[in-house]
Amino acid sequence: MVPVNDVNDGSPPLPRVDEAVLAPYGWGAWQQEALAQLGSGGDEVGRVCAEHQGMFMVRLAGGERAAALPGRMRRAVSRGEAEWPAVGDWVVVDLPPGGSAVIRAVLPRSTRLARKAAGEQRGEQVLAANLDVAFLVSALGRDISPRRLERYLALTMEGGVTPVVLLTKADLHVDPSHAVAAVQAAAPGVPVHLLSSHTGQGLEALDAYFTGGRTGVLLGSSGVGKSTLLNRLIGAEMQVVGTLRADGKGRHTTTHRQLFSRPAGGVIIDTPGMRELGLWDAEAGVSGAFADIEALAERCRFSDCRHEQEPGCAVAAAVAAGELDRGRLESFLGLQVEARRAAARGTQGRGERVLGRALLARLGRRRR
Ligand SMILES: Nc1nc2c(ncn2[C@@H]2O[C@H](COP(=O)(O)OP(=O)(O)OP(=O)(O)O)[C@@H](O)[C@H]2O)c(=O)[nH]1
Ligand SMILES: [Zn+2]
Repeated sequence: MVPVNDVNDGSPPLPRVDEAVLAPYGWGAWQQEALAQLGSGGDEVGRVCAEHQGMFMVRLAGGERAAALPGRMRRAVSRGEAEWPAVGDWVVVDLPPGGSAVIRAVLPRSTRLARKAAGEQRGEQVLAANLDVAFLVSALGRDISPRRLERYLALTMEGGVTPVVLLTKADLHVDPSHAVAAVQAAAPGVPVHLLSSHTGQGLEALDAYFTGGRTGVLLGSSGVGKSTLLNRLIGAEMQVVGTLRADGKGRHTTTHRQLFSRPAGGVIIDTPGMRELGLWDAEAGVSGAFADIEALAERCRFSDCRHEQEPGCAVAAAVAAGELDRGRLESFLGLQVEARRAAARGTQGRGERVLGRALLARLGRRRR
């Protein structure tokens, strides 16, 4: 246990942090500083491993414990002054003797993955927080979709998370070179790994992404093999693996996000296959995912060129010369419009995020 502040400067004592328990869950110097900056009181710090119907499973010194979000926090969330906890968040909990645990505060996030809320809901939905690496998982074969990959990339880069592409089921494919080339064209400069969770091919290379207690998240459509891979990565049968039906759709599918500590080091979050992955306030992410087109655009005659019919458009020239795929350009323009529309609708909780970013800027250099 780390002792509470020894200097009595009037600020509330820091909550307990059991480093022996939390370090394997990713706790480090950065988080310690973020906690000190938050200056919130409370009993103990833990990491959110899952959410079930509004209750949060939090890893604490004594094990995983269900914690509720009190009305005060819910109201702060609706006013945009606090974040709704997400899997991967570091939270301060109150543990009243004999009572149930409640979440008192959410630590500022180092990174986040957010999408436009699906279905009827409005605004954004944070899928997971405090991630170092996002594994964008596709199965070799029909699942490979450059356009979907570009969307995942924009979302990942917007949240400050490093993307890595994983192509699964390599045991079923004799020559994956076309798939790899298509992926590299859609995700220039992003590492690509060929894997088989059945034969173990390529799995060892992934250990490097988890050094220093780093957190990775698995993202991809249903049935690409995320749960099977997760079980390989944590060396246990923690997620039920889907049985493919004749129509190619998964049957027992992952239904919730969950965080696991790996015995070999690092932390991994599994997410259910997502049907809707709308962009929310992700203009910077779109620019990052299409850095090649952004670089071309700097040579367009007009600085506000939309790359449609304008004279002197360097982007259109690259398409005409066969140097840039028209599908990729259309994807870029479409995602840009989508992100701008979402941004124009305004974001909830922006104040909190800006605050988080200011703190991040201060802590920036200490981040591993
Ligand atoms: N041949 C082969 N099959 C695999 C591999 N990985 C997974 N599968 C199979 O693919 C099917 C789907 O795997 P899952 O791990 O459930 O896929 P998922 O991405 O977790 O799917 P959701 O839980 O629906 O999100 C299962 O039948 C697995 O056995 C692999 O490396 N090779
Ligand atoms: Zn142009």
